[in-house]
Amino acid sequence: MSEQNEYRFQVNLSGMINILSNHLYSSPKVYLRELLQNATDAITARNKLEPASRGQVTVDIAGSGSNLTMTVDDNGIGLTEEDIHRFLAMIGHSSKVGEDFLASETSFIGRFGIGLLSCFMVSEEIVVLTQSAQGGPSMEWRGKPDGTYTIRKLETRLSTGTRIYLRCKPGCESYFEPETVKELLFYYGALLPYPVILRASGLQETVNASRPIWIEEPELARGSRQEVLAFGQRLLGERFHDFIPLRTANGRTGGIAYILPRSVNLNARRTHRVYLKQMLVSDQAENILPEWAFFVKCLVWTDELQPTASREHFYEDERLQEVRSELGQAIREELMRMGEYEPDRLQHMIGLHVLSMKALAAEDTEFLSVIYRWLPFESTYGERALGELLDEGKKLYYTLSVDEYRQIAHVAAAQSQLVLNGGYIYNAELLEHLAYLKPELQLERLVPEDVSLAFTDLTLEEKNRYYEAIRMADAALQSFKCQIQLKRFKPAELPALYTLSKESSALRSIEKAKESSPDLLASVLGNLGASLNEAAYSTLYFNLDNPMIERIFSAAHPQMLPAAAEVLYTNALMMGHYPMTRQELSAMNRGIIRFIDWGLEATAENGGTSV
Ligand SMILES: Nc1ncnc2c1ncn2[C@@H]1O[C@H](COP(=O)(O)OP(=O)(O)OP(=O)(O)O)[C@@H](O)[C@H]1O
Repeated sequence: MSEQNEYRFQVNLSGMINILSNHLYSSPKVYLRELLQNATDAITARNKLEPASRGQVTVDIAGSGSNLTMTVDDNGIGLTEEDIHRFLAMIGHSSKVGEDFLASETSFIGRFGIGLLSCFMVSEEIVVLTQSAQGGPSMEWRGKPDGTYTIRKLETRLSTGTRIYLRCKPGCESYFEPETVKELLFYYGALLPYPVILRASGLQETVNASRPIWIEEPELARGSRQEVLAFGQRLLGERFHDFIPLRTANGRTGGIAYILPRSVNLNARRTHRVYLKQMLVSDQAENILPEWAFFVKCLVWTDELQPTASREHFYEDERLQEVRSELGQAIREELMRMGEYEPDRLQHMIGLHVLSMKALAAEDTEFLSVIYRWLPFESTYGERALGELLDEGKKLYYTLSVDEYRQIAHVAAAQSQLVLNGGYIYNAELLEHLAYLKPELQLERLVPEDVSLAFTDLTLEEKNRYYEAIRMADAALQSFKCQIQLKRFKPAELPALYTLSKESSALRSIEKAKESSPDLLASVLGNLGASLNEAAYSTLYFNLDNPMIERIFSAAHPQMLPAAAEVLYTNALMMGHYPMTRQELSAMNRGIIRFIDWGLEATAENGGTSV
């Protein structure tokens, strides 16, 4: 048997840095986030050892050109010589997970053991000077992107903590620019519970001086309205007018949901800014709130979720699901509370984000039953809040589709029927839920045929008088699978009303599809159409109260009446927004040409004078 040798994997560090910078981190600026995170973790760890210790981080920018440097000092736990060998010099090894460190794994932000490498995106060398809280000599570690490093004991003893020293790489000067650094430190560390100090150009400033108290208890935000709104504007760059405090039952996740001051597209990405252990980890977190909450932009702080290595997202685990649903619940409860105690505030919010509110109400019947009165609907009484429409004290009908609504809205309106357009997104669903939840509201689905029930029949004498004309018009529309009825109805200005039963609607779709289908499919569609029975006939109601109809039917002219029936039929289709088949289009054109011809003939007979 041949000898088997065992080797160790070698890591090509510069290749790895390349992967991190091009594929993991969104921008080199995240090096500051990683440094701040490490400092935060080190301060947390020292606090566990020495509860009285008070953390502080100082960032110092000095020099210029090829001597532009940055030092990041913390008074955290520091590193012993052994720690340096185990954690700094070993990529992918972190002191923050497992039993090796002083605290449970959830106390720290870091866990992958790669964050420090991000500094190589802006510096050719990382120098770490450190003194462990556990004693031992002060140490220096120098690492290079080619994977080499040196370690040495320092002769002088430093104070407890760690200093990271970076020399700006040519081309990266903008990441060392004091204003940029200040902005980034605030961006990542605005909520940190210890001072983050920036020293540059002879000036010193505490970047996170205005850390608000309601971070600890979001409910307190209600009493500091202006401060909360100003904080949101500074952090999220938008002027808000309203917000909802968020908190999970265990208190480990909290936040502020700012109500967006403008309507948003349903498909827009909904990203929120999330702080983990008070450090910003993501301003692109999409999965922290339920889908329907697209009318808010949130600041969320948590210490219970697991970030991915890029820090820009959270693992979709059970806890995240619970947090998401609890934050959603907090928003829902606040809206319901507004419904009872601050209806004007709710109405304003619904006015801005009606689709979102309807989406939420369609998903949650309890929410629906609290806010339904403020939801607006298009109706035959105009665009009104449902509550106002209910106060009319009439039976409320609703249609399932926009087409149905268009067909009957004007007829129903003329008959003083109150009809709601259920065709737009969520409307019919909401009205159906409501009809079930609150039978006392008298909500009923209306089908176009029902409107015709209110039409007045002809008298016996009229039926006899118009018998021949009705037969002619009916015969003219046979080939369109449309039957005619002569009635009297309001409004008198409407000459004809076209109604479709479910079957006739299916038949129309089949006929239209056949026109643009290959032969085989067309014949299958043909068979399908043939299987639909008599009920597949649509109905065209002619209104004898309309003077034009009265004239056409009284004249009962054997050529003019069928042509008029065809033109009125196609006109009714257009009013109902039905796509026309080729046969119907040519019938319309044929009809118009005939009327023009007749008009011209009449003009010629009158010696060319009539118009
Ligand atoms: N300021 C610091 N004070 C004390 N120890 C530090 C400091 N910065 C880095 N370290 C040590 O170096 C190790 C590696 O740091 P690095 O940022 O690469 O990874 P991490 O923070 O453990 O994990 P992640 O990749 O998730 O950030 C840490 O686990 C920690 O032990």
